[in-house]
Amino acid sequence: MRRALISVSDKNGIVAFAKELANQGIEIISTGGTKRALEEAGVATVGIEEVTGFPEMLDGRVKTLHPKIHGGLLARRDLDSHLSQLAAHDIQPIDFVCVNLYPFAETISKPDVTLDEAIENIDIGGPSMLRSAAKNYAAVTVITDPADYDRVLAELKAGGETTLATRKELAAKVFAHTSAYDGLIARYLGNRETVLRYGENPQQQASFIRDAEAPAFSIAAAKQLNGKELSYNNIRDADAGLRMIREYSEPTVVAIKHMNPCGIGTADTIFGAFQKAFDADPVSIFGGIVILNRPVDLATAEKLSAIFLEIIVAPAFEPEALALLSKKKNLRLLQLDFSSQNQHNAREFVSVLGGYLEQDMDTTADDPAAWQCVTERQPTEEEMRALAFNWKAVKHVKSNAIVLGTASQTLGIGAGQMNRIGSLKIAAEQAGARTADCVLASDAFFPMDDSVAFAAEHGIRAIVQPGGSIKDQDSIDMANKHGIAMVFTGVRHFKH
Ligand SMILES: NC(=O)c1ncn([C@@H]2O[C@H](COP(=O)(O)O)[C@@H](O)[C@H]2O)c1NC=O
Repeated sequence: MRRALISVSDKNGIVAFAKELANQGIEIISTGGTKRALEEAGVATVGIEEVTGFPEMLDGRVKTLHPKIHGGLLARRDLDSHLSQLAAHDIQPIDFVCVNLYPFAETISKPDVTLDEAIENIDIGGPSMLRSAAKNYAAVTVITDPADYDRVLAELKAGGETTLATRKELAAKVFAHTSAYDGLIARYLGNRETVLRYGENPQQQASFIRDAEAPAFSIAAAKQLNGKELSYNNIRDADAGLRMIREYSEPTVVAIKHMNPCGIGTADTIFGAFQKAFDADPVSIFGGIVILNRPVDLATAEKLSAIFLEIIVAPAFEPEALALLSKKKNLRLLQLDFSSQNQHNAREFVSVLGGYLEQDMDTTADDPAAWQCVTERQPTEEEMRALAFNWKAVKHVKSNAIVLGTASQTLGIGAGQMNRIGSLKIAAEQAGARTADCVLASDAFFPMDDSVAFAAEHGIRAIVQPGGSIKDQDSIDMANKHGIAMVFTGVRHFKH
């Protein structure tokens, strides 16, 4: 006789499923609460104690953890040695396992949950049975998702048994589930998961999950010195800013809005760098995030405190600067170790409907010495410095991305437009009369020469772009016609 072990926390649909298994002549073994639910509904079951010869004990911590259960699940049916060992120990094979786990996620999402309550909701026996059954999918059908009840019944009714392909698929589902279940427990116990007030919008729930070993230069490792708790958008914006600032080793300030830079400035002092980042776009910085790669002194703090900002991130705050900025109760001040800013070579992930994508971070070190000048006129040294500065910036702007700027300051940033000249027009409008002082950086090639023509009309003297369009020659001819120096980097920096 075939046997099914049923032990479920979520009892939805279990009665109908068990009834149908019984109709197929399958004997049902079940644990305490499951047995009560099934028997109240008139489904006869064998209690787990009758199988193990042991009572459920330790408040349910030990019910199914027994060789009579795991032997019955793990024995290979194609090996005589396994079958004879089962017989020698009076163990019956178990052919179906239907288990869903203690609701750990639901438990920890309760606002008043205690650690004891959370710990009691870590299921041990359930995942053990699921994993034993899944390992032996050659013979055992394992069901952890009530959504699979109908599918299993349909196969049993049609052919008397489940197919190997289905059992394998269900086994894979089990390992994905137990791995996610354990991951959540690890993050909870490691204090790595912070439930946020909300996500991108108030109607979205969200949490921040830190890596077990978050690098020192990361938003996950930032020390908050002042202000309200970080929001979902704060975390993403600050992260975007950290990725930007690590491009620059000189005293530099990056101002960020909605994950794009709105101003980047470099100078001999951090005060001067902030002034340049601010002047780049004194309007957009309002409500933004400012990242400084040198300690904040009092003079800079005075400038910073004169505007409304969400967050300031820096390697340190001098005591008077901290005292001044801390007067703003809501202003989030984050301190980070910038000395390790270049030690990142992480993978990154984004979710899509039905899965996720994984890739290396775009940490290519751009080497202007390897760039190729494709025009008659070579860039001057000053132009070359400006091209290098703005190329670092454009890499962090949402595509299609255009950055206009000098060797120490961005002056116009065009982000996220669906055509390249659209981004250029926005950047030029921002730079205004200063467009003629700028060089131009484009994150990807020009599909046609219209952007170069527009640049020429606005007095731009030098351009950096990856090259690689079939119409590159049109852009080169247009640049030559107007005496523009243009270099190709051979590297594209899309950012979607
Ligand atoms: N301790 C054990 O041996 C054990 N065996 C099964 N469970 C879990 O107990 C729950 C079902 O319990 P009940 O049938 O008593 O309502 C299931 O979520 C199952 O995963 C166990 N509980 C926790 O580890």
